[in-house]
Amino acid sequence: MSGRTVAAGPAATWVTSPITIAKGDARHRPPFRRPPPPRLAGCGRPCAGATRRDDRIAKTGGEASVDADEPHTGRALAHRPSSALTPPPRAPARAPAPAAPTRLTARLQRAHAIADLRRQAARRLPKAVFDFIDGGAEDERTLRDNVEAFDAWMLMPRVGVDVGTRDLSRPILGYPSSLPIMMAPTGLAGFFWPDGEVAGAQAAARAGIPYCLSTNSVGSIEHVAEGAPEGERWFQLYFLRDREWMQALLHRAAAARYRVLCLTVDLAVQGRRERDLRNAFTMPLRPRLSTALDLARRPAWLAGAARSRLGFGNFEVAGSGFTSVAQHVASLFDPSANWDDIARIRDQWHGPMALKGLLHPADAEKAAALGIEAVIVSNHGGRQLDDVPAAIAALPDVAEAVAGRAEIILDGGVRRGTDVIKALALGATACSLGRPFLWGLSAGGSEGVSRAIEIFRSELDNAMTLLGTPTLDAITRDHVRARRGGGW
Ligand SMILES: Cc1cc2nc3c(=O)[nH]c(=O)nc-3n(C[C@H](O)[C@H](O)[C@H](O)COP(=O)(O)O)c2cc1C
Repeated sequence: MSGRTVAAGPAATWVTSPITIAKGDARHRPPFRRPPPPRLAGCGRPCAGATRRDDRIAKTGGEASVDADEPHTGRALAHRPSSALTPPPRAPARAPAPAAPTRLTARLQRAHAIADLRRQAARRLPKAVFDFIDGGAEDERTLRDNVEAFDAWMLMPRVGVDVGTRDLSRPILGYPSSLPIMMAPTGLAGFFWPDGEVAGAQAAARAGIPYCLSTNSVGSIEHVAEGAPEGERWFQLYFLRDREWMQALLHRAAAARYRVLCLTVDLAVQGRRERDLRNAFTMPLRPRLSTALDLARRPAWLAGAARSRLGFGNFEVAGSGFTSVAQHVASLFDPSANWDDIARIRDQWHGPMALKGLLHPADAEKAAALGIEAVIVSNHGGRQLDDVPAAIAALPDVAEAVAGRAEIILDGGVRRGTDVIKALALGATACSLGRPFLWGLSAGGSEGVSRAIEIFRSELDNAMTLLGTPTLDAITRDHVRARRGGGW
């Protein structure tokens, strides 16, 4: 990355040069080619021990085990000594036995629901880091509602439908995706697992789903593009006070072949995240006597963090040291951005664009009127303004207002394949997931993210089969009923 220093200051004037993407310009969108159907073998794995969505984790008392957490050792579990004196009888030639799974793989395989990955993440991460991922703003009402509001909807299956083969794929903004889910932009992923952004992007590419890189990533735009050159990469942008720097980010993203721009508009300032305030959360963690014991019990995470170059990879902030995310946001982000600024970005980015952080149907309508191709119905995972509606609760009105003029992506609280189905039935094209993939990443790096994707694939396939909907297009409003006050 270029080594500029970003300083807080008055907004610079806009430069209006258009930003052309190296490949995949929206106005030259590639014709959609349906990818091969997703692998269906092994679907319907029973979710033994799957926990309920309101499952809570005791955030202390987790055990750390260094070797179990080391991602790259490839160490086999079993070692069979062979005797030099008694050679084994000659066996007919056969295919080599599959390698024994590493401890990490074995542990990830024991996760049958996203809640299991959350528990594993809690055991590996220091409390302050786990809380940064897990927490929300103030009383965390919206955080809880995001998840629990899915309970307000029930699924209504149909029978007699041929569900012998299923197709879980769907294009998102014109690009193929093997599943109707994508990885939401999440800052600091490289703090949770070494090179976490690349690990996440590689897992998304392997699975054939979109990956969105955050402005606040540890790995830079270019580093992640080099580390995960395959797959659909999106870039998420915040409004910065330094408009030149913001535009430089756009140019860098286009040059590095990020195909979709996701502009997040619900972070004029950072929400009051009280867990982070109480934990005095900074990146890197500031050593404190009160957290020494907790850190000592997380040696695997500590070793990974020690070998990482921690910082905000897309910025070079002079003297960053121990940075709180709130400080970073307060000094660099621009709370004065408005619809004119959004319209300028729309004009400049010559690729598909998504606006992230809308809840009000009138805002979604405005976005569609500006020619923005997707609205992401989101409250930032309950991390910004508390007491706003759950994403799934806001979805039906947004869908009605947009009326097919833009794609709708539901973001927040999705923990199950059935949640994805409910969102699709209520008008979403796809869902964007934050914490589920971060828990997978924190539990097992790229492999952990793959495990999370696999859980969603399996749950979605199982639910579609039982619901009588062999394709995503077959899922309609008629497949859900309101649990309370509805016509059940
Ligand atoms: C740790 C963390 C970091 C996040 N960082 C960003 C970010 O940099 N940019 C952004 O637009 N959203 C960010 N988000 C919000 C997510 O993109 C997404 O809206 C949210 O996680 C969805 O809710 P879910 O976690 O319940 O799936 C972050 C969320 C989390 C949990």
